[in-house]
Amino acid sequence: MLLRPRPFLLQALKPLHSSRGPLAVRRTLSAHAAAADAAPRGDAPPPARTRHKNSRTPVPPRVSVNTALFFPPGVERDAALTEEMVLPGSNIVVGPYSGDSRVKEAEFIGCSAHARDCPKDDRPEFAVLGRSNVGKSSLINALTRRKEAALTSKKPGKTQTINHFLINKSWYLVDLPGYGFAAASKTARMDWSSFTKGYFLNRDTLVGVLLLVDASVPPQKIDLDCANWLGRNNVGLTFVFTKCDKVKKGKGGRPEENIKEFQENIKLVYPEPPPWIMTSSTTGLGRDGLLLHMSQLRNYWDNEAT
Ligand SMILES: Nc1nc2c(ncn2[C@@H]2O[C@H](COP(=O)(O)OP(=O)(O)OP(=O)(O)O)[C@@H](O)[C@H]2O)c(=O)[nH]1
Ligand SMILES: [Mg+2]
Repeated sequence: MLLRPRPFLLQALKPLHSSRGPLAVRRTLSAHAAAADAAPRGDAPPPARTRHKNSRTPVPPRVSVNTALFFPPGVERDAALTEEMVLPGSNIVVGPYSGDSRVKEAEFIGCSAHARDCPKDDRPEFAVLGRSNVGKSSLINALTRRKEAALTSKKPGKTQTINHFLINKSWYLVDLPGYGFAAASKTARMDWSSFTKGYFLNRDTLVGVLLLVDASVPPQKIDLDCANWLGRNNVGLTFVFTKCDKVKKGKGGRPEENIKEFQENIKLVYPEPPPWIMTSSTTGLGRDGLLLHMSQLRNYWDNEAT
């Protein structure tokens, strides 16, 4: 099997140096920018807001955060940017590798108890990772627009194996068991650690990890630890904030506040900002943007392989 470069390696705890100063460009995503449609590339579908007059996909909530942008492959860090080049509700710049991001077919291929049992072809894949109940399976259903491609449950611990979904016969979305399920037995927790970590360290076709973080609660140490572990092991990640539709009363109840606080913590670990995007599987928020982002990472990966 070919060993391919991962499209964006974000190394934790290793400062990056540049003659031009800090690589991360800071800018404020104004309410206007956050709500702006991304400029689609190739034959990607236009954002939902303009696609259907009566689309039920909402415009991302207005965020006003100091955002350090994520520059995908093919975009220079000092490139002249317009707000339309940033995906709504995210820090992700859309670059020249983005392309057709539509999911036309989604097929469940099988479940594996060990990393060594996973499909052995050369197709690129994205792993969906996060705490139990964060919404991993729901996100897969939202991205594929299938109600029950992946089984979901109110009870944590529903997904117990590595589940491969083949998209458009060309790439995989992988549903993983959640971590941090307090009620799981010690043995089950140990198993999670060994088999899932084995998967991350040995899966050459892994383009990136979608690390899901529940935006309806304040930052959790276990998520920060997980991000740190992935960074130290050179596994590229995208933070996907889930449940952005949920607003609870009181302090720590607003997704925007929780996301901002989470990012403050991440800055301490990642000198260069990882990509992040706000989503809701309930409303469809962020779905098209996330698919477009995945298309640019995938196309770059494919391109590098040939
Ligand atoms: N309001 C809201 N609820 C959500 C969202 N995503 C998931 N949920 C709910 O959260 C619960 C857990 O969702 P799952 O998709 O099963 O979570 P999971 O991460 O796959 O859980 P495990 O497989 O147990 O690790 C379900 O009751 C979902 O309906 C969301 O975006 N908004
Ligand atoms: Mg699940």
